[in-house]
Amino acid sequence: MNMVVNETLRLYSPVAAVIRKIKKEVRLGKLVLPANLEILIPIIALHHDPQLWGDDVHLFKPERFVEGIASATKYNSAAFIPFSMGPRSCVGMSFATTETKVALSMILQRYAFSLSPTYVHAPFPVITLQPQHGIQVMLHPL
Ligand code: HEM
Repeated sequence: MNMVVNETLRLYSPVAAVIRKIKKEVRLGKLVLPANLEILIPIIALHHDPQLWGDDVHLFKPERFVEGIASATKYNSAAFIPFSMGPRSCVGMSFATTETKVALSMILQRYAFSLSPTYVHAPFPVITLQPQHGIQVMLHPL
């Protein structure tokens, strides 16, 4: 289930980007970033970068994470950051992932489910990424 949650967070990162302010001038590769500059870190672009994830980057493949996040990202800690990184990363990370797994487990104990034919795939950012037309599923009691 960890693999499914991680792959969902990779492809459909709820927070598309974070903004950070440069405290003091810093060199980043060929760039010199001056103090007070605000930069946008495009989480969702990192998660969709074929150079980081391979040519199948747009496919939902939970097995990428079979050996954990470090291995899936080839030890590039900035390649997978759905909860941002560093001292201001998400304090709710463990709560959110645990709650997701508890909810999914409760559903899977009682139902099998499949997507409704009426579902239209349209991820849409409204502060966080959301399914624009909802997610219609068909529940089949076990
Ligand atoms: C899948 C669910 C979630 C995702 C993807 C997520 C993602 C993030 C990200 C990317 C940030 C950094 C924002 C920034 O620096 O601009 C953040 C910060 C934060 N998140 Fe979450 N979050 C999630 C759920 C939660 C939950 C459930 C809580 C509380 C129970 C929470 C509380 C916070 C707080 C308080 C911060 C600010 C931390 C700080 O600035 O020091 N988050 N989250």
